[in-house]
Amino acid sequence: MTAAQSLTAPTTGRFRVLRDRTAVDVPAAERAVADLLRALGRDPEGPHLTGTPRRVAAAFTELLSAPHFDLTTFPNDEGYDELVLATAIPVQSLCEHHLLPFSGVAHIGYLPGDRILGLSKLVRVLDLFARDLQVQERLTRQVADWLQENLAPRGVGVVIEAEHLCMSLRGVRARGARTTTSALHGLLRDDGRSRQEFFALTGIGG
Ligand SMILES: Nc1nc2c(ncn2[C@@H]2O[C@H](COP(=O)(O)OP(=O)(O)OP(=O)(O)O)[C@@H](O)[C@H]2O)c(=O)[nH]1
Ligand SMILES: [Zn+2]
Repeated sequence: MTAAQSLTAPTTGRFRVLRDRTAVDVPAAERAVADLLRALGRDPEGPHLTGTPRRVAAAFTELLSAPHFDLTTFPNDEGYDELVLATAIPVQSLCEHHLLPFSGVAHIGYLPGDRILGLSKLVRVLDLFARDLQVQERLTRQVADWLQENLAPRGVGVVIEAEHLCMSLRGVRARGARTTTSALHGLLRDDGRSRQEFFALTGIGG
């Protein structure tokens, strides 16, 4: 069986990924946004702001709601044992300190063991944890830990490079400054050659 066939045919190893997340109380969020506008000296009932509490509550609900998905894995019939790496995956999340976005790219790779993963699932796993109030370090680690636990590969590496609006639009106003974080497991952490290859291919070193 070719790799392409093995990616389209078997559906074994499919399970539904659910995220335990406290439901957003939308009416309470709308009231809170109206209160915030009032506290900021604005009139939420005025002609320009009447829809704003509803829109802001809806926007935060969307940004914080993790999508459910089916995690599809396939037997590694080919015995593929080199790095699988998806680079420059767009990522956006919300900083838990200021509730402002941070965004950039993620590079996610793994060294397959007995199973391989549908490539889009790397993006879905990232999204699962990014739709939360986050710090970049935790987001990076959660994606790496999740892949290690659910796919049991021989190694996992996650790098995120992001710009934080709380650091570029306000405060120190370091516009364009990017923060890089990484989390590694297994051979990508412990084997020098694999680690070096991973960082070289992500373009951040090696
Ligand atoms: N480690 C880490 N820090 C973050 C992240 N996002 C924002 N921060 C930082 O969180 C810190 C919060 O610091 P505080 O001093 O409590 O907040 P602040 O007075 O608004 O800080 P300034 O941004 O320096 O004005 C700031 O230094 C932010 O740059 C992140 O993902 N990881
Ligand atoms: Zn922040």
